[in-house]
Amino acid sequence: MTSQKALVFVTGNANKLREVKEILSSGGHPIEVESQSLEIPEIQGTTVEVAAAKCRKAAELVGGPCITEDTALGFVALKGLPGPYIKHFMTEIGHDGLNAMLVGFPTKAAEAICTFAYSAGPGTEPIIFEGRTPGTIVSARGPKVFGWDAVFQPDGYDMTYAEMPSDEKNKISHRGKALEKLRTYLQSLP
Ligand SMILES: O=c1nc[nH]c2c1ncn2[C@H]1C[C@H](O)[C@@H](COP(=O)(O)OP(=O)(O)OP(=O)(O)O)O1
Ligand SMILES: [Mg+2]
Repeated sequence: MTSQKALVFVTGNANKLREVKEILSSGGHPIEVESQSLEIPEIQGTTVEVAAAKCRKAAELVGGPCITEDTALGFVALKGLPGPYIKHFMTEIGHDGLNAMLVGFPTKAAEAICTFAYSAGPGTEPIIFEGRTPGTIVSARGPKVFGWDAVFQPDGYDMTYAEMPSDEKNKISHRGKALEKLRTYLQSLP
């Protein structure tokens, strides 16, 4: 992006904002992010449908270009559910409840999915950037600061997301992977 204007990220989640700033401010071409905390109703549907609808609405409210992000946590044994509805499951049943949901199932495998959407402004169709990290649902370990981080152990690691230093999580996370794609796209804009 040649413009010096900061990228507007519409989110109500302070932890997401922190990670997005950490990731986009690093690397060869730092991207400045400013946030707007707006309450945007979320539809039901696939991760991409949910993310695109959120971004269309956000662009209308902001009145200009913006990004939004929707995070899903899908259980393999449950064919990808709770998926984009994980927020409500987290709020209602918490870390122990997420573990209890998988009792009796042969696999605790899960996938963290981050779907960024970029809109060039109201009425323009959002462009989607997705990152996925496979892992396993485990009993909570580490600080219970950010959502379901304490129960998600990425494949190849013996730490949960919550036990990892932030920069290590960012390197392999669903959000880090999606943001690398967004960064490449933004840098290709005239
Ligand atoms: O890296 C993460 N590690 C652990 N938990 C996470 C992560 N990223 C989002 N989360 C949680 C927050 C919310 O409970 C749900 C996603 O819901 P989601 O609608 O995308 O987030 P939100 O409503 O908090 O913020 P927003 O205003 O951007 O929609 O998963
Ligand atoms: Mg939300």
